[in-house]
Amino acid sequence: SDGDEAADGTTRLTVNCMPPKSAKVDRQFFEEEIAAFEKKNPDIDVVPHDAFPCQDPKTFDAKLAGGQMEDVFYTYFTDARHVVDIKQAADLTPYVKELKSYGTIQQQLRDIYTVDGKIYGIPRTGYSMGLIYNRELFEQAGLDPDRPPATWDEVRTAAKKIAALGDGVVGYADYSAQNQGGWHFTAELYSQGGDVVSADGTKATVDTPEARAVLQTLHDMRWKDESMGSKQLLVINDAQQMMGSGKLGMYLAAPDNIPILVKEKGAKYENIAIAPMPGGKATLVGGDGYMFNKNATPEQIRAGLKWLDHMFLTPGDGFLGDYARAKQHDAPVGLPEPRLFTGAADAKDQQVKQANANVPVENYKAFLEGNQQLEMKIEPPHAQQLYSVLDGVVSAVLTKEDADIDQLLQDASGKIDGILARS
Ligand SMILES: OC[C@H]1O[C@H](O[C@H]2O[C@H](CO)[C@@H](O)[C@H](O)[C@H]2O)[C@H](O)[C@@H](O)[C@@H]1O
Repeated sequence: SDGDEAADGTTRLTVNCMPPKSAKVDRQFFEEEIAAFEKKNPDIDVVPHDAFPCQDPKTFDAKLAGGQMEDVFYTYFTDARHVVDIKQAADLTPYVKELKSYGTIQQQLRDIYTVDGKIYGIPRTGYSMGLIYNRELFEQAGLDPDRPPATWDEVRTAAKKIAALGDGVVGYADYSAQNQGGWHFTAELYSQGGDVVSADGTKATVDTPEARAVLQTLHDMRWKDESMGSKQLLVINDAQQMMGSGKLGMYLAAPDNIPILVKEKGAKYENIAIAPMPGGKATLVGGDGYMFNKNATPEQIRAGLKWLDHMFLTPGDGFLGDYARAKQHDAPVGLPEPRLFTGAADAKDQQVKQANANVPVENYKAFLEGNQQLEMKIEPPHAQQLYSVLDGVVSAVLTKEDADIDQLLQDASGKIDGILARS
């Protein structure tokens, strides 16, 4: 940790995941919260580092191993056990009892950061994936925006019609780099009842008809229908940019993309809707939280927990929960997001949220209703390593017309078996 106890007794705390300058509204909210927190806690000096996305799976382990990680750092749910396994996490168990709000967080989220009975992290948000689409483009393409595609065949048909609008409009976009291709491939496979590893977590299950079907659909959309555009190796920011500028019909995403599309990428939220995952079987669920550097001092851990309490764990307040401020800045409030809190804390959060809701909730109705029929399926073990392997498969299919899908899946299956065997 590069945070020190200064001679004047101030605890210096490095934290990451500050929104970058380009995310103007969120950056302003974050800076306001730092000022408010430091005013309340004059003995704590918060040193924020910005990043988007907040975690880069490609550099994460090296940053930890090299001692470069912040005192309080952002993690995906998929990282929790891994960070503990590689002995880079501080044990928060003795301190968490001082954090009253910890008990208000949903138990299943707390469990994600509890390893062998010890607490190593604080959950922040959860998500389930759906299909974000542009209602205006649907109308222009002669599609009914109130009846979004429910199957992958329907996605394919809709994408073709949207791409036929021309003028650089892409029907359906998908990621294929920075582990994001593997992540979406997993979601697409889940949506049709498949999986990437066996139920006991020992064997790959990607050399299967279900996985071949996912890739064949992507291949045909890309090369036969030409509905996925020619630019590939896309990452989150690319699809958001395309959707925000009105050049994309559909992409897979969680509802937390909607504020980004509106606040940063120029979309109008009446145009942006979200449907349940096509396929009808399951939707991938994930989320994030914070862990502490293994070298953090007790003072830094205490200060960091106070920081998280202020930023994320005060219902109806803080960086994400100050819905009144969000509304004043015309940022969307009332999105269909899974709940973080339980009991009275949840009631308070929901009450403040509803009082400030400003989004067209009918645009999210299909997602909310459809989700009730879907299995909520968590990400696989060793997710980031698997996603890295699967990135290679998806990127090959989207960049080479003659990609050999059978061979790609056979090779990926072998590599995944190796990862699972070594763990
Ligand atoms: O919109 C949902 C979330 O999407 C991103 O997180 C996910 O991205 C990873 C791909 O690198 C994936 O491996 C991970 O497990 C996911 O949770 C995004 O970074 C999050 O901010 C966002 O909530």
